[in-house]
Amino acid sequence: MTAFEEFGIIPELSEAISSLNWTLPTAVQSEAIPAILGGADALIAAETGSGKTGAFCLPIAQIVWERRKLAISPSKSAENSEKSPGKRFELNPEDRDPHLKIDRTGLNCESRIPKEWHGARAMGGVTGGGKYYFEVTITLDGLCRVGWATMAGSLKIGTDFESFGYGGTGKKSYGKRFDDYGRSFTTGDVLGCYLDLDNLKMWWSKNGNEYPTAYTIDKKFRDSPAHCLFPAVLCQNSGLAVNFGGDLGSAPFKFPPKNGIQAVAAASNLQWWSPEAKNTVDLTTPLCIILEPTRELVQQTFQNIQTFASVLKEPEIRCLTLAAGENMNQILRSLEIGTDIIVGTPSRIFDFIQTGKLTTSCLQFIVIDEIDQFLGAKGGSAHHIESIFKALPLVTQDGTRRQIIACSATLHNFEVARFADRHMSFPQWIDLKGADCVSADVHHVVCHVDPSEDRQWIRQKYQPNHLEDDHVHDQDPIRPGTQDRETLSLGTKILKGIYVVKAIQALQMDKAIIFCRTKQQCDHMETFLHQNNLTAACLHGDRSAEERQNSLESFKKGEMRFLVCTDVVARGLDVQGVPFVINVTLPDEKSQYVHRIGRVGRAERMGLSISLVSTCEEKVWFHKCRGRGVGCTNTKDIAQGGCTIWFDEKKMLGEIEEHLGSTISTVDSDFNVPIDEFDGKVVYGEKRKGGANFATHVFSLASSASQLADLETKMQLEYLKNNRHVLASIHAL
Ligand SMILES: Nc1ncnc2c1ncn2[C@@H]1O[C@H](COP(=O)(O)OP(=O)(O)OP(=O)(O)O)[C@@H](O)[C@H]1O
Repeated sequence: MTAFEEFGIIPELSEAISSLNWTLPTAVQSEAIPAILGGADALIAAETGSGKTGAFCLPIAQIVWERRKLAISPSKSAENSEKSPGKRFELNPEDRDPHLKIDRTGLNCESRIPKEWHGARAMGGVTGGGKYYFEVTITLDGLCRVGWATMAGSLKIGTDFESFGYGGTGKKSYGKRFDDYGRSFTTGDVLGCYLDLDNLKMWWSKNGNEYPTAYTIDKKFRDSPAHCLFPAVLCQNSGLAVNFGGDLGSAPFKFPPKNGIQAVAAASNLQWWSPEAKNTVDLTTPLCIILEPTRELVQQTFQNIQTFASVLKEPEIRCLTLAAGENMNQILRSLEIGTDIIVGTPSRIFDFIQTGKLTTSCLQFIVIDEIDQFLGAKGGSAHHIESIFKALPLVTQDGTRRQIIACSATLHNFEVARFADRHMSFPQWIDLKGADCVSADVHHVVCHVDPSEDRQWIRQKYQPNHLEDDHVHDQDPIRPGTQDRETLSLGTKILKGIYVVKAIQALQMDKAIIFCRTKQQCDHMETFLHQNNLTAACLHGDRSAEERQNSLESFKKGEMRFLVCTDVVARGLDVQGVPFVINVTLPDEKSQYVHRIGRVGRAERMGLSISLVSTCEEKVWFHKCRGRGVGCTNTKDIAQGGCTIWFDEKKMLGEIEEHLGSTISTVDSDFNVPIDEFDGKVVYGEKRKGGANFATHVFSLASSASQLADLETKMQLEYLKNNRHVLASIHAL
């Protein structure tokens, strides 16, 4: 049995796992795989390079395959339904407000959205006569109402003449009339909901204390099946656990009803909610969509899932990518034939859903990788994500609950929590550190760039081969040797070029990812590196899909030593064994720093990131113009209607340090990195020598485990020696 099988992965996937040389699951994989296989919605937070992609790709490939297998094998499906113990009486996932979350048991629900009511009815209702009871325990404080409603009634029970409610403020409600009734209730309280169809009465209890009749109900509720009453609940920022009783594995009631009143689930005249034909299994529409922020990540994750899917046979799992720049006809053909897993960007996927080219009726998984980037204010596509969710049916075509998985190395923020409240059901946090943090395999330092101290930029400015600046100073008076703000800003930019080459030489970098702030700066840096006889490829949003692909490939193959890029590849990109990152400018967003430097120190290999931080403010482009910078020469400040801002890197560094809760070490411009301060000698790009890693971990534990076993044996023998009388009495028995 492989280590992955112990976490629930099927042996069929072993071949693919070993082809990647993965011997043990990483920490995040050991937590996430069983959770996803178990059906949980999951929020996966773990450091960059910790194996989050495998943590969702492996279980998804497995579940999608198992479901497809079951669907195409009629004998198995029949066998399954024969074994089914009968319909389960629980809250109905198809008869609820979208934001009322129901868990896997169907007996717990919650809505964490303030100021909005969200309700649900049960799977079955009662009519014709009899006396019925169900119980509700308040699990999460907030507002709630419990009671009964017909199928024609509102889910906001008590607001029409087809539903009845009893609310936490101690009010009963019917036909929008709210009258004092019983006592108020809160977390931990148990409410009993009574319906006597023989005598046409309805009442409630709190913690076993029955209140008087609340309503004498119309006889239509007894005599007309169209007015059959279903148990119903309603929440506002609150949570409930329901117990309908019956013999389908329910826990006993906390306050069992007396006088011949029976559990509603045990009623002999139950009327079940009847879905329209749900039996046709559509084998062409996808079961899973994985959302990625960039084309590069779409490709990377696709390759990951494809590695696992490709070893699964009968049926084969069909994976497809959906990102800009792809062959439309080919995609449409694949969709027509049928697909199981789609990896794409939100804008492209939404476009396909909206134009009816992509059907989502069978969708059982949505994975949102790098979710905080989508939801963030800058360059986010929160509206696409929301639109995708709005376009989805409440449950999948075969009635299965949809699973949502979100992950990132920087998951701890308000927008993600809000998203989880709105769209995820009882999400399980898989969070190994509890805060955004940097992997121990990433060393990161800053080098301050001070053009008033280090004046070599002045000489360089008049040489032909200096790093071309971004031309924001073209209309500024530049007076080298002065402390003018504009002069120092220009000096910083030239000096940074000098420092990049110095760092490459000092640390003998044979490979590095170099982050620049803008596309224009990337182009200039690429040219500058070529001028210094260094091979470099460039990757940013203005390059064509083909150019981007070629740049990445040539960097991966080692044909180009340096990859110069914007934040477009700050996240997720996994190139094995890259030893160095250089941040020519800090990112505009503090969380982006964690992602950028996380391009190194992956899969147990050590990495170093150097950030060049200007001691003075830098004037930089900040295009608000229509063309987003294309042909723009408006170098005025944004406050004066222009397209530039003053970027304070020292302030940003402070924000990053505060976010990470630590001070980042500094190096001088000779780039003498204090390797010895970081746990002894390391070789960047290689595995930490003698350090703990996934494989060595087992061996290091082995000797302690064997010592413990020896101690245990010694202790037991000692005990028996000192307690001979115990042995004697055991023998006597
Ligand atoms: N169980 C494992 N054993 C060894 N290597 C692994 C294992 N799981 C993943 N890896 C490798 O670790 C590297 C990083 O994995 P991955 O790209 O999934 O990281 P991540 O956590 O998603 O990082 P990021 O936050 O930067 O996106 C990859 O090269 C991957 O092949």
